[in-house]
Amino acid sequence: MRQAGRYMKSYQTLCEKHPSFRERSENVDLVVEISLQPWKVFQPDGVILFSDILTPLSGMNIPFDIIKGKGPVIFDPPTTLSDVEKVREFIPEESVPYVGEALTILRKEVNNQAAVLGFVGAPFTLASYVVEGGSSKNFTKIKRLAFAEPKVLHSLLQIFATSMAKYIRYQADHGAQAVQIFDSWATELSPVDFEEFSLPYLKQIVEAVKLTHPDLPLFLYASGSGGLLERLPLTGVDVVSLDWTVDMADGRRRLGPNVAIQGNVDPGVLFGSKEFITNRINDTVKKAGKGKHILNLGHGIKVGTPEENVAHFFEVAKGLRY
Ligand SMILES: Cc1c2[nH]c(c1CCC(=O)O)Cc1[nH]c(c(CCC(=O)O)c1C)Cc1[nH]c(c(CCC(=O)O)c1C)Cc1[nH]c(c(C)c1CCC(=O)O)C2
Repeated sequence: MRQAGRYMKSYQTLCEKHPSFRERSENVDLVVEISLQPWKVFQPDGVILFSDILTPLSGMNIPFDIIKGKGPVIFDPPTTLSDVEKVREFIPEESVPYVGEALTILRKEVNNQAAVLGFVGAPFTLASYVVEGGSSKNFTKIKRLAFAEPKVLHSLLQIFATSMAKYIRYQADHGAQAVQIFDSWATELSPVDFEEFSLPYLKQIVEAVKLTHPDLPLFLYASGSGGLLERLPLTGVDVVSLDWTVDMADGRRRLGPNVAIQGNVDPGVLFGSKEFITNRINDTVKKAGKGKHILNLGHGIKVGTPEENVAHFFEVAKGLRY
């Protein structure tokens, strides 16, 4: 689940002093402070690096910003082969040294009381933001590229795949103990197109990382993943993160007993009563079956969620015995 963020008063206060998202996510001290905010209050089992899937873009020669009230903006979206040729392969140690430094500090601060978690964007999801110029409702630009000029999209996807494999290794080498790949928009694709524009690149990333970091657990999240569920483990990831639109019992049945599943309580449930939250947690855990389940929300915590309900989620979760 997204931990830090606007539902926390301490984060809102910090945002008043540091209104720029780029600053908050690129200054080592701020990254460490924000990453630790939820940990200090709720003591979860994992501490997520405060960053964004788009953070690598400026180092790849794709200028961007994340603007309050508007979300991500890509200033000069690449659409032609010559634009794509200007995209540089990512060199994390040169472009985002603050990420490595922050992860190393987080490991020390957390002192093995929780796992430090890294993340990256999947090639198709990154390409969607980049080609659309930001968030999108209809995904017309990325689909035009996919279906009218597939070679151009494939070369962009390849740069992202090579770059994100390197970025996962970099995060692991600096302290991340597990890394989640977010393919948030993969489910905008028909399964047959997922097999062409996402799956091969995810496989490539997983294979490349497993060669050098065979013990690093890799997670994969896609929003609204019901239509793609059986295809997600084909990437080779260790854990599939399930969103709440799939019933956990169906998810377990469709993925089989050997795939580890993370999820999948609807973040909206945290607006309900404490009793409602408890019941939903118990229902999810029961449906997940014995073992190979990491209890989590099915997506990030929503703005306006009462912090005491988040605390309740963690209290109930910690009291569970599988
Ligand atoms: C698609 C995506 C993005 N970013 C991310 C995804 C994949 C997860 C998903 O499917 O939601 C991942 C992400 N982004 C952020 C985290 C933080 C880590 C954590 O504390 O959990 C994580 C894990 C910080 C952030 N990244 C962003 C925020 C909210 C803006 C802010 O705090 O100023 C946070 C906390 C901004 C962002 N970043 C992105 C969008 C679409 C937005 C705008 C969303 C909004 O305005 O609600 C791109």
